Amino acid sequence: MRPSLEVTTVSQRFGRRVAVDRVSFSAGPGVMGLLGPNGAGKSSLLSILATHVTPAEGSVMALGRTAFENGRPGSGLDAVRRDLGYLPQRFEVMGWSSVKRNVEVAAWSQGVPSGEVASAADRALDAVQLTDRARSRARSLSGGMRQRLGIACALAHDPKVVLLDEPTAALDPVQRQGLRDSLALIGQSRVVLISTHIVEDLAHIAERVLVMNEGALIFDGAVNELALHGSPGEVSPLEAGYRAILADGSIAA
Ligand SMILES: Nc1ncnc2c1ncn2[C@@H]1O[C@H](COP(=O)(O)OP(=O)(O)OP(=O)(O)O)[C@@H](O)[C@H]1O
Repeated sequence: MRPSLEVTTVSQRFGRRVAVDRVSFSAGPGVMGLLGPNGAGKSSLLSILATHVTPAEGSVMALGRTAFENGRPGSGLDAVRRDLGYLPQRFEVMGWSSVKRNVEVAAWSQGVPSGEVASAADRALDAVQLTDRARSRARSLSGGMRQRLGIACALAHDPKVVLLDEPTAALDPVQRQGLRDSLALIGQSRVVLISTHIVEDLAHIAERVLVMNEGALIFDGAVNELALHGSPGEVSPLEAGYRAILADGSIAA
């Protein structure tokens, strides 16, 4: 089945605070960016899509199966979970274990049969271009390599929907470029949703971008389209477009 994700009027609240406000979009294979300032609701939305949290209202379907329906767990929740890869904003690695062992454990914990975990780990490490560090201890990796290890762990069971929460935060430009290349490859056959507040990261890897502000989706369109919203100035067209959309707060493509 063609990888797909369908989100319909999903909301989440913390007490009286609306963290996610009736967000709807659908996606097929490819890399999609989720942009927004601090507190916009990106992580809250991703944790719902990752099925860690049940939304207060709304429905989520992935690969034709229902994860949530009208704010309740759906009949396909377990099946959706098996086909999801999620890298949260903060994650732990087993520092004294090898890079490959970390990915094998992730594969095993996601239900990959023990006889297949080694080859699953090899595949995932290859996808993030970390094969040459497979035998290194995880604690010896640089920040960018550690992020790639986290992504390899999320990919270990070959999920068709991949959710990455700020995978490029705190990386230097060279590490960021390496990670962008890996993500572009991964997105060829999967739905990949990447949250970030670094606008330029999306310019090279994402075809489409969603912008959230104060819980609501205020833009859903092509990266090039976002760039058209800004006026020429000191920042890049994409950054200018993003700022204009945030300032207006109501434009939807
Ligand atoms: N566990 C929680 N309890 C109460 N409020 C929360 C909780 N988690 C998030 N919030 C609130 O929900 C809103 C959205 O937060 P969220 O972390 O989803 O935003 P974000 O866009 O991911 O931000 P950042 O870029 O800083 O990670 C914020 O107002 C935040 O304070």
